[in-house]
Amino acid sequence: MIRISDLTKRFGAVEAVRGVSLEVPQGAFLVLVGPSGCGKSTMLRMLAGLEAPSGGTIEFDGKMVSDGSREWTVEASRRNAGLVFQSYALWPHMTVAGNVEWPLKVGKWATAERAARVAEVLSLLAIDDLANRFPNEISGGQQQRVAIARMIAPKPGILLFDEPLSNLDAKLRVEMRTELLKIHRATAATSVYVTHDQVEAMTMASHVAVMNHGLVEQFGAPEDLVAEPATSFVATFLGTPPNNMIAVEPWEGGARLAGGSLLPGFALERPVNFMYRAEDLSLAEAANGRTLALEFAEASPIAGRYMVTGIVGDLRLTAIVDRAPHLAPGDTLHFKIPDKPAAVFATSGERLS
Ligand SMILES: Nc1ncnc2c1ncn2[C@@H]1O[C@H](COP(=O)(O)OP(=O)(O)OP(=O)(O)O)[C@@H](O)[C@H]1O
Repeated sequence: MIRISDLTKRFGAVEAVRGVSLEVPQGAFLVLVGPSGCGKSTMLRMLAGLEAPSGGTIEFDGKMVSDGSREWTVEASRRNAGLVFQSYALWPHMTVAGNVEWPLKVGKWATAERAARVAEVLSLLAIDDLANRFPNEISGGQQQRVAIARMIAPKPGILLFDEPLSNLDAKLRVEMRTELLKIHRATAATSVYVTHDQVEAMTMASHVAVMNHGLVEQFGAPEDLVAEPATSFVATFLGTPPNNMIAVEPWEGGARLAGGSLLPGFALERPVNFMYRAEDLSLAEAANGRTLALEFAEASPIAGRYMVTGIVGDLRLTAIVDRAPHLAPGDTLHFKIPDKPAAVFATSGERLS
């Protein structure tokens, strides 16, 4: 179990993490996801014991491991947590087996137990046949497996991953996602995984925390965040394709896109953001009372359907449709706008309905 309470981290005037509280049960796979600079690596470094918090606390299995009020933290090697970075940081002068054995030597495991554990994790990561090679004799993907084997060898209760797949090619990333989940299950550890890739977050997480500007905007199961985004940031950050968000304002008794074309059929009291899912927008042959005219930008096939994107002003809208329109970039495209948006957000980002 990991409990994070009101955690903050300041670097001089920069508030990298601003009062984050989260709790995940034993065995959870927590993903911290958000854009560059949102504070996710700082969160992970505090969990790893590499940074002391400026305020708030971290507990692992009911035991306090960091307390910001005292600027106190249990050091990295003594908090039952293993960490894997984006760069593999293997010891170049040690073989694969030597690298994996190293933390067991440091932990003073008996020789026979060390050998058995090294064999066990090499087999779990399917790298048994690389045991006697040196890091510069294996591929990047294999090096990452060795780094993971080295992390799990001493059986930490908490596994921490900082963008571990970002140096791998696209195909290998997808394969390694599945592998990592298998390893997570096999170790029965609680994992925390940092990424800026929302697809990785959505496919791997049991629990996901979407971070923005040092805050958690929403925390929950991936399917709940997609079904019911709590803020306009979450609504546009998650999903493939992400949701459409249209800024609208009252205009002559109706509504229009902020500063632009009329949005048919709506009456408004104040400016808001309307969210439409891509699958809720459809193509219309011609303009009518419920359509919006856009400039056609692109269409790409996706799982037997088409993702069609149009532009109006600086707004890009995407619809998922059954047939590709026969249009060239710059041609006019009409999207049929549903009677009701899927959600409405205040201009400050909070959800209104
Ligand atoms: N040691 C430091 N000293 C000063 N500022 C820092 C330090 N570490 C992080 N920051 C600042 O804290 C904020 C959060 O950084 P952090 O690395 O946690 O973000 P991130 O979400 O992991 O970003 P990225 O995905 O780019 O790594 C940023 O504004 C960053 O510049």
